[in-house]
Amino acid sequence: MSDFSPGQRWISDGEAELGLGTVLNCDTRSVTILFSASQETRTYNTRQAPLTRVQFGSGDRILSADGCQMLVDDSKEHDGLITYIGQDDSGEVRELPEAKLADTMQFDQARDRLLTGQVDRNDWFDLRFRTLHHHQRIEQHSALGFSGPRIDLIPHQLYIADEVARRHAPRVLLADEVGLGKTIEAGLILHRLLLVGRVERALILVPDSLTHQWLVELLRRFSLSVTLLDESQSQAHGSDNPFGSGQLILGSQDWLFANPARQEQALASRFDLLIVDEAHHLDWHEEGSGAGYQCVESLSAEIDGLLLLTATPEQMGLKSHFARLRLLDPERYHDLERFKQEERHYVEVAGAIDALDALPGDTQARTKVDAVADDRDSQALLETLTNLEASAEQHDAARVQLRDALLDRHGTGRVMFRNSRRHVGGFPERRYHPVPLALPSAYRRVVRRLARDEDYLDELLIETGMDHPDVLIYPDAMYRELSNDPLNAEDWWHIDPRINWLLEKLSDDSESGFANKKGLEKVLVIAHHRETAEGIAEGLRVLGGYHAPVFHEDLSLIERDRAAAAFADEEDGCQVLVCSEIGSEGRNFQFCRHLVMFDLPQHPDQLEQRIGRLDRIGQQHAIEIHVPTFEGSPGERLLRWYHDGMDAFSAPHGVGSDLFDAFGDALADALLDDEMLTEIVEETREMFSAKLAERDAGRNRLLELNACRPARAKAVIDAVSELDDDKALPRFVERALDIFGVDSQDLGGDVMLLSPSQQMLDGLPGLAKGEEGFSATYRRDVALARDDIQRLSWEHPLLREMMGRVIDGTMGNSALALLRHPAIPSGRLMAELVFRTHCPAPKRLHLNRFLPPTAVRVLLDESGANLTDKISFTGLSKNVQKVNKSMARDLIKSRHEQLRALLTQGEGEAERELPSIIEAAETRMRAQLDNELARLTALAEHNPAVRDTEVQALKAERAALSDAIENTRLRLDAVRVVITVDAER
Ligand SMILES: Nc1ncnc2c1ncn2[C@@H]1O[C@H](COP(=O)(O)OP(=O)(O)OP(=O)(O)O)[C@@H](O)[C@H]1O
Repeated sequence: MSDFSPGQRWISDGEAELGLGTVLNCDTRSVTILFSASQETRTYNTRQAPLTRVQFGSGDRILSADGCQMLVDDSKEHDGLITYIGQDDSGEVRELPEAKLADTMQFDQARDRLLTGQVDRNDWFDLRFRTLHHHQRIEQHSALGFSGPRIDLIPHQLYIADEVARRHAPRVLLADEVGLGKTIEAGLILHRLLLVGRVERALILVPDSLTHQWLVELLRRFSLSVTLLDESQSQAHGSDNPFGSGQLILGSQDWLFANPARQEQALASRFDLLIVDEAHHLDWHEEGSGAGYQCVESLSAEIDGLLLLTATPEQMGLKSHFARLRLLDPERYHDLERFKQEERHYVEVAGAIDALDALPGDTQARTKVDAVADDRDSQALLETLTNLEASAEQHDAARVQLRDALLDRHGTGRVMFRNSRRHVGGFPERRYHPVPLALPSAYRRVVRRLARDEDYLDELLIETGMDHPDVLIYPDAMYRELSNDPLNAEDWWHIDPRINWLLEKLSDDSESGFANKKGLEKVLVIAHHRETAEGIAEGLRVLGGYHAPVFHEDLSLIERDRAAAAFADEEDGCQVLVCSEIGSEGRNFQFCRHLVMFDLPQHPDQLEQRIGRLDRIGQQHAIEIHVPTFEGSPGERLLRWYHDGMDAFSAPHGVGSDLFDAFGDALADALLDDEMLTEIVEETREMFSAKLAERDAGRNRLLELNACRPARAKAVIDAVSELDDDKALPRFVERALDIFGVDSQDLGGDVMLLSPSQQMLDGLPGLAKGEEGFSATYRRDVALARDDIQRLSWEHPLLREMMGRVIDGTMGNSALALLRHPAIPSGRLMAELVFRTHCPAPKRLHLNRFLPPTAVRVLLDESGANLTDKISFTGLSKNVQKVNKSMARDLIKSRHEQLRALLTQGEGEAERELPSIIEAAETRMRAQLDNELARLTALAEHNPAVRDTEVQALKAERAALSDAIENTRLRLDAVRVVITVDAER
C-alpha cells in the first residue's frame, strides 16, 4: 500500500459514488479520508484500505474546484503531493495542485474508471458489449413495438398498426366491424409509438364499463401499466393536476365528459396521444353538440395524435360521423356535401382498381382505369401495364403500384380503416332462432286496446311517461310504469312468458337446450333497460333458483367486473349473465355462444353491437341467437323489419344506419299495423339491396382494399416472426439473468420460472426479493394459451430494464482479464476498446431507426498494432479468465502510461470508422424519408385527406434527422485490459 500524505486524493474502490476523497490525517495504522461531495468521513486501516490513489496523466481531462476544465500535459510531485500541468479551455497553461481538484469529479466514464482501478466483472463487460450489439439491431428493426405484445399475428391488425404508427402524429378512425380487434390495433399503435419515443404521454378515454377491460388488456397483452383515474383518485391529488400522475392515463368518458374542471386539467397536462373508444357516442348536431363531442374536440385541438375507435361509426347519423372525421382533420372535412359527392365517386375508383386484374388485355378495363388515373405517375404505370412488350413481372409490379397509388390518392383509407368479416374471413356462422311466444294477458290487453283505439297511444304515453315507440317495443317496461293498475300487481317477471321460456331452455338437456350433453352452456342475455335486466335475474332466481349476475351501467366498476368474472369462470362460474344494452358494449364474451335477445334495440347498429359481444376474435363456435317475441306484438313486427328487411342476424352489413335514417320514423308508426309494416319491410329490403350493392361497389370496396394490403401485412408479420425466432434472444437472456441475479428454472413445456436470488440487483420489473417471480416462455403460442405465463421478447419490460441499465449505467464499462495462450508470451497487454456513437436528438425524431447507439470495437496490442479484425470479440471472450479485483488494480497501476497511450490511439482508430457510420445512417434515412415524402407529396396533390402539416412535418423531420446524424460523435463506452499469462501456469 502506498504511503498516505495529507492533501492527497484517493477514491474508494467499493463506493466510487462518494466522489474524490482527501487525506485528512494518517499514521502508520490508519488513514482518515474526507469525501466532501458526499459529506462523509471514513477511517481505514492503512494496510487494507480499499482505496486507490487518483493520479492523472497526459491526455486526461480534469476539473478544478473553481469549475475550470483542464487537459493534463504533465505532472510533478513534491512531498508526496502532485501538481498537474496542462491547458484550460481557453488554451492557457495552468498548474493545479491535487488538493484543488473538484470533490465532485465523477469517475463513471470507462477511461476514468479504468485508470482509477475501478474494474467490473469480466462477464459484465461481456454483457455490455452484447447488449450494445442487440440494442443496435433491435432498435432499427421494422417490427419494433409489434413483436412484444401477446397477440396472435392477425394480418389486418398489423397492417393498420404499421400504417398508422409510421405517420407523423397519427389521427385516424379505427372502424373495424365489432370484435375484429380495434382495441388491439390501438394498443399496438400505442406500444410502438411509446417504444420508439414518438409518444411519451397518452390519455385513453373509454366508457365507464370498459375501463377495467382496457386496463387488463393493456397490461396482459402489451405489458403497459396505466393509471386509472376517477373522481376519488383525482381528489386524492389535492391541488395537483391528477393527469400528471402517470404517463398513460385511463379515464372514464362518463366521468370526464361531465366534469369541465377536470377537462381543464386534462388540457393543461400535455399529452401526445388521445385514444377514444366507442366514439360513436360523440354526437354532434347543428343545434349543439354533446358534452362528449365538445370535450374531445377541445382535447384533440391540443393533442397531436388522435385515435377514435368505433365499430358503428354512423350509429348517431351521418352528420355525427362526418363531425368526428372533422375532429381528425378539420381542413379535410369541412364540407358535408362535398364529402357525400366524393363517396359517389368511390364506385368508379373501386371499379378501376378491380379492372386492373383484366389488364393488359381488356380495352374496357383500360378505359375504366384511364378515367381515374389522372396523374402522370399513374398514367406511366398504366402505360407499362398495357404495354404488350413488357414482361409478366413488369406487368405485375406496375399493377401492384398502380393499385396502391389509386387507393392512396382517391380512396378513403388515410383517415378511416374498416375491416369487415367478409374479407378477414374465418369467423363463425351466426344462427338465428326466433322464438314465438303467446302474449300474456297483461300485455295483450294493452296491445288490443291500442289496435282498437287510435287515441289510446297518446294516453298511454302520458300515463307511463315513456317515449314512442319504446312503450310499444318494451311491454315489460310499460307494465312496470303502470304499476298503479291493480291488474299489474304482480312483478312483471312473474307474468312474462319469456322468463319461463328461458328457465325451460336452461334446464333443457336436449340437443337444442342450454343444459345438453356437453354440459351447461353459457348464455348471455341482453335486454334494453337496466330494470328489465334486473327483473330477469330476479325471476331466474326466484322461479328457477338460478344465480345470474346482472351487468348494467349503474353498477360500480367493481360490481360490474365481478359479474363479468363470475360469468367468465369456466369451472365455478355462473351459467347466465344478464346485461343491459349500454352496459355491455365493448365487452369480451366470446367464450359463450348463446345470445338471448330478450327484446330488440331500435337501431340496427345496436343490434350489431349486441351480437358483437360473442362474435369476436377467439369465438370457437357458431353463434346461436335466440329471439323470443310475442306473436302479433309490436316487438314481433320490429323483428320482421330486422330479419326480412335487412338480414340483420346473419352478418354485419354496415348499412343499418342508412336504413334507420330512411325508415326509423315510419317503422315506429307501423308497429301497430301489419299492412303498413309489410310495405316498409319491402321498401327496406329494396333499399338494403341497393345500398349494399352501392357500398360494395364503392366505399366498402375501397375500405376493404385499403384496410389491409396483404403484401404489406405479410412483410410486417414476417418481420415479427423473425424476432420471434431470434435464437440470440434466449442466449442473451440467460447471460443477463445470471448477471442480474435472477434464477431460472425449467418447468417443462418451454416454460421457465424466473425468480429472484439473494444476490439479485434490485428494481427488476416483476421480480422482488422474497417473492415468487413469474413463469415465462419465448413461445407466442404457449403465452397465448395461458394467461399466467409471460412472453419473453426483446420488448418485455424485464429485458428492456436490463438492457437499459447496462447501456445507461456504468455496469461493465471497465474490466481486466487474463489470457493464457501458447503462442503469446506472458506479460503482454492488449486493450479492447468499445466506442459508442452519441447523437443527441429529441426522442420524437426516433433517430434510433436509422442510427441507434452503434458500437465500434478496437483491439490494440501493447505495441499499438490493431488486431481488431484478427481476433473477434467472441474469440477473445471465450478464452479470457477472470482475475481478482486487487490484482487487477495493481496490474492497471503498473501499466498506466501504456494504457493511456493505447486509449488515445484507440480513439483515433475508432474515429476512422465514424464517416462510414454517418454516411450509412444518412443513406438509410434518406432512402426511407425521401420515399415517404415523395409518396406524401404526390398524394397531397390528389387526396385531400393528406394534411399539408403532415408534408411539412415530414420535411422538418428529415432536416432535423440529417443535422442530428451529421453531429454524431464517438465516445469510449467500455474498455477491457487483457494481460497474457504463461499458458502453463
Ligand atoms: N391479435 C389478437 N390476438 C389475440 N386476441 C385478439 C386479437 N385481436 C383481438 N383479440 C381478442 O378479440 C376480442 C375482440 O378484440 P377487441 O376488443 O380489440 O375488438 P373491438 O374491435 O375493439 O371490439 P368492439 O367493437 O366490441 O369494441 C378481444 O377479446 C381481444 O382480446
